[in-house]
Amino acid sequence: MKTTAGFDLVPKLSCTSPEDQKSWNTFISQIRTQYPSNPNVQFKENYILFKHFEAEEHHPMLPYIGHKFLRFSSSINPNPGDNSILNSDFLSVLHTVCGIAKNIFGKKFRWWRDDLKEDGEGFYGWQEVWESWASYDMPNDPTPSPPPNINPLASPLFKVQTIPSKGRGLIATVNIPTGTRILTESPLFTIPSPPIPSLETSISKTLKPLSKEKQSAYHSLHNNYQSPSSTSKIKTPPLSGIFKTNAIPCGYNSSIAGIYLTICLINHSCIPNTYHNWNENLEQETIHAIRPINAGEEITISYISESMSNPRRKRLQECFGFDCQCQLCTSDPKQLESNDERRQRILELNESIMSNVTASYSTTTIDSTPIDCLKDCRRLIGLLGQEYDGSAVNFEGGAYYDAFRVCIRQGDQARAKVMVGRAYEMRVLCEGEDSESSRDLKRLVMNPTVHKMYGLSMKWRSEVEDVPEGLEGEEFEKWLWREG
Ligand SMILES: C[S@@+](CC[C@H](N)C(=O)[O-])C[C@H]1O[C@@H](n2cnc3c(N)ncnc32)[C@H](O)[C@@H]1O
Repeated sequence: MKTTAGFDLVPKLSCTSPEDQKSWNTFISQIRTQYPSNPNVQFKENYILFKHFEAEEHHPMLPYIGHKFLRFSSSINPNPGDNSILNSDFLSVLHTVCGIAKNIFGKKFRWWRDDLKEDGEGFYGWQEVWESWASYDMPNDPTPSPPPNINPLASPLFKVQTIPSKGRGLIATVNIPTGTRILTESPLFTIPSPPIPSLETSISKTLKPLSKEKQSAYHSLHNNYQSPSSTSKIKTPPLSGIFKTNAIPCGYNSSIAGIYLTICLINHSCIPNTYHNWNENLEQETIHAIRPINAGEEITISYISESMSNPRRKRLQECFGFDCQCQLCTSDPKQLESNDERRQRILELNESIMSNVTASYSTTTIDSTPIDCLKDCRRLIGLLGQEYDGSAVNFEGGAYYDAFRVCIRQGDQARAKVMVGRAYEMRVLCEGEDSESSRDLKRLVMNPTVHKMYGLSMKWRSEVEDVPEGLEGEEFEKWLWREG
């Protein structure tokens, strides 16, 4: 005999409560981990569908957006007969989903089964439950989590949307080619990173003269530090929590950090598809696509420079308070291991190149290794392309710049010009032509000899006109890298 059973969340989750969002994201992420490859648990665009034989009018679903959820339920056969294989499989799924939900939502979790009085009845009426189910599949949920005060810069390139396990994020609304400047944004405010005890006071003083709208826009940003962390029992005060979650340094290693109303909605990825940069000339933060981004794809940046998975996770947890759910970090352990191996080789090559290039600034260094150093640069560029899904232009540009320094130190202007030309093109893709480092590189493209390493040795002497004509593809590369 069939019956209906399931659970309700009472009260329903709020669309403006970051805590509710966070619990729901944790719930969805645990369901994902639990069912990486069960054909009956299907991850659709807007919800997870649990297919099973006993379901009559609908298969149970879990939406990715928590505040849409009222009930998870289905008809079941508590005494399975002939169809026992499929049915008992679903009973085990139901048991697992309920166990995870109970654990995360505590008192909000209300189990019921309509043939058992002691388990009570569902809390919500069926009419509203059906309406909530119908809302799961509504495209472009118009009321995800952005509180009303936030007004992300209107852009035809992206929209703000709730992303499973990450809160809000930016989604491309059109195909975006590499090098597109997706955003430039002035900070809401900047402050020098003060010592932690005075952070709350500094932010409070900075916010005071701002308009009410700007102050509430600040408060509407995500705060990942609402409860004490596992490592420290002390609760982070609210203004500091928002700052720690969102602040971006104004430039590499800068002690000044800025808050942005739109850029701070961009989530982190360990294989990001955009590059963020503080443009000193514009006094704005810019976001550029570093590989083609398809419409519907999430726009991501990297919050950190750590490359290996363990230090990466540790840093993201310690400094930003979250467990990374990006494509790389949620890939299977074997995949992650092979990425780590490649990243380890990248780090080693990079270190070796850096120590050679840095040492060769000195006139007294006997430079016996420039050819090896060039080889390492080429190898590094190859590995970077593989590791970062073709999106390593920022790092590749660095490798071309190192190769430029090797060549110019030896007086080889022809190769130096090609190398720095490529470094420049890549910098422009990441930062645009108007950034300070793009301009510095352009000066070197115009005249490589202005670099201070020029002429420390003249072993490979050549003029810029000596770039051979008529060589193409691999032939040209062989000449460029002095191979063969
Ligand atoms: C600067 S905010 C980004 C916008 C945020 N998602 C929101 O809803 O406003 C940073 C927070 O987003 C979430 N987040 C960003 N990247 C993430 C990732 N790769 N995995 C999981 N959560 C992420 C974390 O809660 C993090 O503290």
